[in-house]
Amino acid sequence: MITMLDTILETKREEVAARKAANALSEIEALAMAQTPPRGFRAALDAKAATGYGLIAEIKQASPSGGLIRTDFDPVRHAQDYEAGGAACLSVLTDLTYFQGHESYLIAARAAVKLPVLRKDFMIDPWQVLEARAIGADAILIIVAALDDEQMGEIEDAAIGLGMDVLVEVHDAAELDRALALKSRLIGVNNRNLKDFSVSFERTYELVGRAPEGCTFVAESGLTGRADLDAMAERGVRCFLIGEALMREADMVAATRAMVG
Ligand SMILES: O=P(O)(O)OC[C@@H](O)[C@@H](O)c1c[nH]c2ccccc12
Repeated sequence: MITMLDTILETKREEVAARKAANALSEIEALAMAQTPPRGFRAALDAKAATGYGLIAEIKQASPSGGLIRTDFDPVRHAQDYEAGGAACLSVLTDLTYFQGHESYLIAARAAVKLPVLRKDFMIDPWQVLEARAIGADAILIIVAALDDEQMGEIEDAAIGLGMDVLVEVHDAAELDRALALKSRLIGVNNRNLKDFSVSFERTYELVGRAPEGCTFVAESGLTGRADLDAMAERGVRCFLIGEALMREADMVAATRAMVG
């Protein structure tokens, strides 16, 4: 069965090949070196989670599961609203084909706030990590289901070499074991099934108990309100990645504050 993730990765391979052909490595390196230093992504999340909830607030215009989420899309305003509402970090979609994202959204959002920013995209090549740093990203995502162990290691090492944090995304216990063979101790559990888009918080509940001491554990996807977060907190989860539920709100400051304030 060909899954949505397979389809996305196929497109991503073509896209990355084209980008690599169009951009000289030396130029991307120069841009990366000229960037302001990475803002500590995991540290910001941990700091908020120590006394409340650590929120990674996502700037997302559209998604395969949600369609077009917001018509008055404005990454700068959304970034400022998330910061004002008490988010610890931002996540900005940069995939164009499936999420209507763009690198320019990340650049603009990061320049407008002090929060660390995750480049939310499908990493298949260490080259994309350098590109992420060149546009200012402070952290990248590794989706365990998308990569073999060697690829994950190379991508993670590229990020560590640039001083960036890595959010490692898993769906099940086998993927969690593979994630824990990496160096990063920032683990996200995606509650959304990438095959049929169904959401189950049981994924998080099952895996939180398996995460060793010293991990920052993030529940991702399908969280719609404060009650979801409080239920998760009862099981020991204090960090959350939320996009759609906040992006659909007219008043995103109030919505963010209601979620984590
Ligand atoms: O919008 P939601 O349901 O709050 O989910 C946010 C985030 O978890 C989701 O966008 C996501 C999780 N992992 C991903 C990987 C790629 C693209 C997107 C994602």
